[in-house]
Formats: sequence, structure tokens, C-alpha cells
Amino acid sequence: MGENIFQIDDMLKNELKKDIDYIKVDDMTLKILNSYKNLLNNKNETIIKIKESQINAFSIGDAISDGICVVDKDGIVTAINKGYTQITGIEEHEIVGHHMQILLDKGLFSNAVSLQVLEQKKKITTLSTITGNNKKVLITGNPFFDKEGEVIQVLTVMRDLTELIRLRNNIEEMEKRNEKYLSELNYLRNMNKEDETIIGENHDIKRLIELINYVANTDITVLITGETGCGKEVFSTELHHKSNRKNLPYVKVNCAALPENLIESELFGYEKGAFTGALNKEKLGMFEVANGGTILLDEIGEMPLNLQSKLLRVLQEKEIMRIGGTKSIKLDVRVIAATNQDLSELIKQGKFREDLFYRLNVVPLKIPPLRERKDDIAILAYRFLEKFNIKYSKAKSFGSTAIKALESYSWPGNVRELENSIERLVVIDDNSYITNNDIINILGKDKISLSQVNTNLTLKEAVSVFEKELIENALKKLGSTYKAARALGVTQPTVFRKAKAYGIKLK
Ligand SMILES: Nc1ncnc2c1ncn2[C@@H]1O[C@H](COP(=O)(O)OP(=O)(O)OP(=O)(O)O)[C@@H](O)[C@H]1O
Repeated sequence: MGENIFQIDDMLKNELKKDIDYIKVDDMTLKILNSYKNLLNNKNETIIKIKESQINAFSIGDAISDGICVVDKDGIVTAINKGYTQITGIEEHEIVGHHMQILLDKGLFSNAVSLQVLEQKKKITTLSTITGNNKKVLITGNPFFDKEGEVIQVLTVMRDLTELIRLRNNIEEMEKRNEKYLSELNYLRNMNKEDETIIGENHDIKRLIELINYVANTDITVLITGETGCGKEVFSTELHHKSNRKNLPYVKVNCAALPENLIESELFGYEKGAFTGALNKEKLGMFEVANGGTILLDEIGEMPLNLQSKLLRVLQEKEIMRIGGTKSIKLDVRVIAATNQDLSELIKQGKFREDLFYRLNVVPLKIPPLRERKDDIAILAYRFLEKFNIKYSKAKSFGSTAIKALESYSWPGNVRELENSIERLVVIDDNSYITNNDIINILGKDKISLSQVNTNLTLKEAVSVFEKELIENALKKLGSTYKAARALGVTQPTVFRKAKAYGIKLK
């Protein structure tokens, strides 16, 4: 295709609203422009068509927000788009038709990439500053070659980096803030660790703490068993905090709290639209959330059989596949399982897979119930008393026989029940002492057996507890102090006096 120089006269300049002296065009465009020139004064329809086609060509470039500048082989600017003006503040009439060197001399730019491209005949990318507005721009000059390998045109694309630099500064600022938050989080985690530390001086508990210290920094799977409320979660948390994963996620999943149809997606996640009811975006499962850290599978005995086999595969292969997914995701998660059920009994009943049990039970941690470690009741009770005194701004203390009364109870709800009971004892009234009667009132006198009391209370204290119980029962059953006195073989004034002394309400 031929190359032609087309001279633009004043009338055409005015019509096109462009201050261009000449333009290089191919044969076809030359024909159009000549007819455009000829028809300029009298054939408006044609002019409009030609103008429209030009407008279309320009508007493509104008739709791009980067700045575009075309320079010919002699270094003369032939076209720019609107983006160029927006970035540089240089209007079309100031630049198009002028030589780049002259613009450089005028101080419009700090360097002219297009001239370097013409000289070096290769693509050049450089950072530059627009003198007028101090904007930082990234300019790439692309050479276009003819068949002989000569540069016939340079197209430079200019990207405004001001916004990017601002965003980068923002990101740096946010990263700094994140680091700060992370260290605060770690600090708080360590503070909470203090709270969560296992309380207990009992020989078995000390042995379990030693075991935790021993296995914490391994990846061994641990199965924690014990009655409800005996501290399985406390031990699991301690294990995580003592491991080298302590600053990584610690995810607790209560298998009993999840509806059966949701456990799988909660644990393993799903791909976008994997099943009816799935959200229209992917969902991370708990295993993925815990990746790098520890996952506690609480109430593992409640896991449905079909998921038990999936879990077994995950533990063996150390990878998961999301529901509806096709690729496996590598896992590095420490698994802790906990249950208050007897898994061997569940195995016998066909409700728990034996192979999964052996996978989980690599290190068994069996926490004894509180009634089998009565030596810990006092220390736990005092620690909870301190905690709830602070929480409720009280200054209560235990009366001389209170601890003995606590120790005589069988604590079916274990440490959780003890903790809740102490909380009630603290809030229930404003007396400064918690007496054994307060405790009996809260726990129910029937539950504190005399044989237990005898081993822990002095004879006098035990007699008092027994006496109070007898009088209370008689009054409740018979309705009056006279009848109660007759039934108990004492005088009515004795019943009346003792009832008052024990704080028994008389109707
Ligand atoms: N040794 C302990 N030291 C301090 N607090 C404890 C101890 N054991 C249990 N607790 C407290 O008792 C309550 C119950 O403990 P936890 O939740 O760990 O029991 P659990 O065995 O996991 O119960 P569940 O079987 O119901 O899930 C918690 O408030 C916990 O802080």
C-alpha cells in the first residue's frame, strides 16, 4: 500500500478542528481526503460521512484510559487520544503535527521515549515524570517496522502510575497495620492461654499435662475422652497452644451440633454450585480453614458412618477434595478428636468404624471425672470463686465447711457443673461467706450423701448437715413445727429454734 503526504489546508484544519499541517495516509485515505477537500464547500453529506468514519477511529482510542501517542519515522506526533491529554494535560493542538524534540526542548516531558525507540529500533519501557503536573507515568514505546526493517511509526502507551503508587502506599500502610494487629492478636492469644491453662494438682491430671507437653510438638493425632464437662476442650486448647502451630488457626467443630446433611460440606467445603442449596460461590471447609494449624473434632462419636470413611481417607492421605471438586487439596492439619461416648461400645454396635478409631486413638488422653479427683475440687473452686468475684464485683469467700460440702458431691456435670455452681453461689446473695448450707441448697441435699459427708466433714459438721436435712424434710412433709417435733421425737421449741438456726423458712 502506497504512502502519501496529504497537505491539510486551513479550511480543512478548521473543519477537523485539528492544527495539523500534513498527514501521512495510504492510497485509500488519500482518495477520501481529496474528495473531502473538493467537496468541502458544497457537498455536506459526504463531508459528514468522512467525518463520522474519522470520529469512529478516534473514539476507539479515546475509550482507552491509558495515554496513546503515535509518532512517525521522523519523530513527528501524528495522533494522540483523550487519555493522553487527561494524563499529561497537553492538548491535541499543542502536540500533534509537532516534532517530539521541539516538545522536549520546550520542557513538556522529562524524556521522549518515542525518539529513543526511533534511535534504538526496539521496544522501550521507562518511568517518566510529566513536567506540568508531576505525574509519574510508565511509558512503553513500540516500534512498527516496514519490510526493510526500518521503523515507520512508534506507538507509545502511557500509564498513569499516580493512582497505583497511592494504592501501593495504602497497601504498605495496611500491611504494617496488619502486622501490628497480628502481634496484638498473638499477645491476646497468649493472655487467653493463661485463662485456659488447665487447673489441677491431681496425680492423673499432672500425668496428662506431662503427656500433652510430650506430644504437643508432634503431629500425632490425639483422642481425648472423658465425661461431659470434664475439660476435654480445655486439654485440646492447651495442646494446640503448646504446639508450634500455636499462632496458626485452631478450629473447633462440634460434630453433634451440625445437621447430618451439612457435616460433609462444613468439613470439606464445596465448589461453586456443587449441589442444590449450595451458594453460588465456593465454600472453604473447616479442614481448609484449619490448614497449617489444628482441628478439634468434638463429639466425634456423633459422626455419621459414611463420613467416618471419608474422614479416614483424609487422615490417611492428608488431602481433601471439596464436594463437586475434581482436584485434591493438600492438608497439613493436626487432628484432635474428643468424645464423651464409649467408642469401643459404639464399635460393637456398628456405629463407629474400628479402623477410624485406631487412626484417631494414636495417643489416648482419658480425663478422669471430677468425682475421681476430689483433691482438685478445692483448687478449682477457689479459682472459679476468684474469677466470679471479679466478674460480679463481689468479695465472697468460702465458709469453713463449704469446701467439704463441695467435695462430698458427686459432680455428674464435672468441672462445668462446679464452675456454674460457684457462679450461682457468688451471684445469689450478698452474704460475704458461702456456707455449706448455701451449697446444699444449690446442689440439692439429696445429692450429698451422708456417707460421703462423713469422710470429709468433722462429726459435728456432719451431724449439723444431717440434722438440718431431717428437720427440713419433716417440715416439708408434715407442714408444721408441732407435727415435725412429734415425728422427730423432740419438743416443738427445739424444732423451732434449730430451724431458725439452720435458716429454714417456716410457713
Ligand atoms: N482442668 C480445668 N481447669 C480449668 N477449667 C476447666 C478444667 N476442666 C474444665 N474446665 C472448665 O469447665 C468447663 C467445661 O470444660 P470443657 O468444655 O473443656 O469440657 P468438655 O469435656 O469438653 O465438655 P463437653 O463434653 O460437654 O464438650 C469450661 O468452662 C472449662 O473452662
